[in-house]
Amino acid sequence: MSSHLVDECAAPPKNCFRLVVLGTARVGKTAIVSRFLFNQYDDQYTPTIEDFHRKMYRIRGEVYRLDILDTSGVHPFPAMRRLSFLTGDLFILVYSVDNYESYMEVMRLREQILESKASCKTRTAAPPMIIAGNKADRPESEREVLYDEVAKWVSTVKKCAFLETSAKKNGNINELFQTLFELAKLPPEMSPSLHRRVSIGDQAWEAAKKGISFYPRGKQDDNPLGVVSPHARRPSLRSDLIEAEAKAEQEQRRAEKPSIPKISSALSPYRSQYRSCTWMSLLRQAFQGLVRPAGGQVCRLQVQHRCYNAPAAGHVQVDMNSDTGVATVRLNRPPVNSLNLDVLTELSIALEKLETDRSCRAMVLASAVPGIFSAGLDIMEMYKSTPERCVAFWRALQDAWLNLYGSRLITMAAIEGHSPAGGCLLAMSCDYRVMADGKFQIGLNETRLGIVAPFWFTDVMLCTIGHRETEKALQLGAMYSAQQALSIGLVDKVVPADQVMSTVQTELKSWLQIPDAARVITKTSMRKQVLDRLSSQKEKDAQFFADFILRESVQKSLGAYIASLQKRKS
Ligand SMILES: CCCCCCCCCCCCC/C=C/C(=O)SCCNC(=O)CCNC(=O)[C@H](O)C(C)(C)COP(=O)(O)OP(=O)(O)OC[C@H]1O[C@@H](n2cnc3c(N)ncnc32)[C@H](O)[C@@H]1OP(=O)(O)O
Repeated sequence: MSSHLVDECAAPPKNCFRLVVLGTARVGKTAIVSRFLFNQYDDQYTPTIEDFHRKMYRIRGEVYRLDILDTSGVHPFPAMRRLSFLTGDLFILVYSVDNYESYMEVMRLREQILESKASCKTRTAAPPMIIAGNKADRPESEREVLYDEVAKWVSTVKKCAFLETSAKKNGNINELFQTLFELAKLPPEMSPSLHRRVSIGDQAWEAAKKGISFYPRGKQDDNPLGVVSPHARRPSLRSDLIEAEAKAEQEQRRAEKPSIPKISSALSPYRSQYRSCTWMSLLRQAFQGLVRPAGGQVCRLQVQHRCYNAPAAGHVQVDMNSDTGVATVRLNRPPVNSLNLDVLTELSIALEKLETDRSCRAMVLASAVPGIFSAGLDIMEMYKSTPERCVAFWRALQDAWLNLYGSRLITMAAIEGHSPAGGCLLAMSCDYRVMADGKFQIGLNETRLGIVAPFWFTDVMLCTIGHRETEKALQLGAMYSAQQALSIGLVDKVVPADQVMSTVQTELKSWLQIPDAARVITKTSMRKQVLDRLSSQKEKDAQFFADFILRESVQKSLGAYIASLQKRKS
């Protein structure tokens, strides 16, 4: 039976919750989830990238839905991680009693969740959380984290509980969930021991779905049921938004006071603040903490993004060919694909998703806008902005670049149009570049705008065309034709515009013949130093950018440059 039938008895928004399980690798997050859902334990360790599960309940005549996000213990996917903080209603933070560092990570995670929730001004400032000290079955001699130390810390923090657990021995797993559900004021029957686990097709569940009594008269309501949806898939951004709206409306009606505005009306006043503002961009900005709901009131946003066939096509289109393992990622922000916070966040998430898709081996970065690859960073993000927005924007750029430059995939840029500054950075960060011959230009032109290419832009250019050419290119802010770019090694091939894509596909064939592992190790070792240089100072770099770009003299130069762009047009 398919999962959509499970959803036939859809839970009302007020009864839908998302539980996010976080912690470092190998602490037993997946084992806890597996115990909870299936009462199973698997001794084999398989690293999780991100798993999504759904459990439906019928409790006292009402339907409830619990979505569970089992996250990755390693964090090469910062955008996905931030989304998990934002979308979670309740959290389990797992450490292992034999690993002190994993406990430290739990403390950091709690701070990051609170920071993320606070920046979004969501309804729950401190969401319910439980700390699980897992692997409590380990011998005392191996213990690195003392129970009393954690208990003392947890007693000082709000809306947080603590238990030691053993997923292996099924120790305290039921209690873990029961305590969390109590803390979150959810029905206690949602915990494993307080409902009957049934499967899809079970007569009791089918009867419950139809709202008829399977049991002798009056008995059904006394028998809570829980069923795991076998093919649950992460909801799209759009369905999350619709659900969040419905939930907010429902709560407003229930509370019988106008405390929770409809999300659309809460955010409407902010639409005028941004050019080409879509719901997606409003959500992104809310996600980054830059949109405040109306009238000081609060509303909850749940943001989710599915990059494949997402119904709400955004500024980044992903087309995955599962026969070849090649994904085509197209920037789609007319008129010139300038990279704003919105586009960069979407690009990051798309890249992270492809990175985790084991069937994907290569990615072609291209444009859906004719005549343009990308006009680089959106100058309007840097002009007359605020320090907070600048920092958020820069972080999004850093994440997108780290994902692209550090990608395990074969990455090829199909440059079918102009590619200045940030556009050139994206192209240079790929493994191979094919550019259309003709009038199009490519290069890092920052000095012409009165700004300076950041050190990591410079590093990538150095790695691409060498020291001497980079020195000249950067000082002059040089823009090159395709032929000039070819002559200095900035692009690898120049072909007529209508042959760029086919040339990329032909080139890919030879790259795809190389065994992935050997190629990835080679690529990683060659790019590691450059990646590490930024990774080790991301926050400092973001702050430096904000301070620099908001200087009066820099703002003046940017203003003049914007005017010159407009003048050139007229
Ligand atoms: C002590 C110091 C230590 C160092 C400190 C370092 C700290 C860090 C410093 C900051 C570093 C920042 C790095 C910046 C990177 C960038 O990417 S900056 C952006 C650079 N980009 C450009 O300069 C491109 C400008 N655009 C063009 O040249 C042309 O538009 C084009 C791409 C060649 C396309 O031409 P055409 O098709 O003719 O379109 P236009 O008519 O020119 O443009 C259409 C509209 O789009 C607007 N626009 C163009 N580019 C941008 C952009 N990048 N951002 C926002 N908007 C853009 C253009 O103005 C037109 O708008 P309208 O007039 O409203 O239609």
